[in-house]
Amino acid sequence: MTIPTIRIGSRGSQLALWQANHIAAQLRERGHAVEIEVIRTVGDRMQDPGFVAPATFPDGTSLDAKGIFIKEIEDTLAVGKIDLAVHSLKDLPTTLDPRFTLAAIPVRADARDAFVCESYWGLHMLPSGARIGTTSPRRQAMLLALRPDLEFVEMRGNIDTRLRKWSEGQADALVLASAGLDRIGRAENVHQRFSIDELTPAPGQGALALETRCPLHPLDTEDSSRDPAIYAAIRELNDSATEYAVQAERTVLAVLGGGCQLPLGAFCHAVDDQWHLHAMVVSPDGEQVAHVVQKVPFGTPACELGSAVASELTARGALELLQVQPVA
Ligand SMILES: NCc1[nH]cc(CCC(=O)O)c1CC(=O)O
Repeated sequence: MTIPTIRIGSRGSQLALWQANHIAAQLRERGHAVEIEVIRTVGDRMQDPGFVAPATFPDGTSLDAKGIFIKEIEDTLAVGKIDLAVHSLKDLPTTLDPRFTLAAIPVRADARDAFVCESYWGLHMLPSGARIGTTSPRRQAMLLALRPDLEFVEMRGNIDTRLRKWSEGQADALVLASAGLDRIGRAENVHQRFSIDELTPAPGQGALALETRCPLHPLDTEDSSRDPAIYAAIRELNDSATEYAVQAERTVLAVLGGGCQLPLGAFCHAVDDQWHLHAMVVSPDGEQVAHVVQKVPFGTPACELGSAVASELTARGALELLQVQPVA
């Protein structure tokens, strides 16, 4: 079946464009015509010098309610200027606006976090008090659990911006997602990839989410087959094992009630004929750790596995660990 040109919306960062082009190439291989439209989000504008983020979007939606990299892209999708949004799954909130759907979760790249450092080839080699460039509460808490002497420096911006700040000496080392570094061709900067139980990745890390309009709420156009046809074309890029894994991981996050500011890691993968879901919550000072690994046979629903792991974490005091004590 030939369908109209699929218009992909993407942020303008090097990583986002790599991801959009990667999906465009796979759709073109399947015979579809594809265009990429660059959309600027408030998350991108926050990186401009002097930009002060507003408390809400112009339509009143709070910045926390929607991912800061998501809102303008979904607005463009809703009005039909684009047909597909390519996101890093870990940047997507766990609840999706019912007008949209995740039509496909393609096969996942390396989910692990990576250690970027020139002078020392592993975290354990760093001198006492070394400065790590990361603003992620999850990475900070898990790193402190491994090395309580570490210090952190604010490090925001795209991966390329962070690598530049690090090479200028603003931090001794960086911790970033392997998938991002591999995709933008900076794997040579990676000296160590953390094991899953050392630095458990963020739910969905390394996976892409292909978001389309929900076929139940198609655009009101003359051609009523357009949206269902596009949905079907995108759905072909789905990888069912990745889809299962990220659903289990995101269920843990949803049940514990968190977004990307939660010091929670979750990673699910298939081993022989079982799913293994690893999850870890660490107190912000790194002193207390709740760690769960649950194994279930294939066929167990992903949300059942995710809920069971969330209950187990709760039983081990995860919710108490998450109560951030204000520092005087
Ligand atoms: N939070 C920003 C972000 N969103 C997705 C990635 C990398 C790609 C991925 O994890 O899928 C990154 C950078 C990072 O965490 O180092």
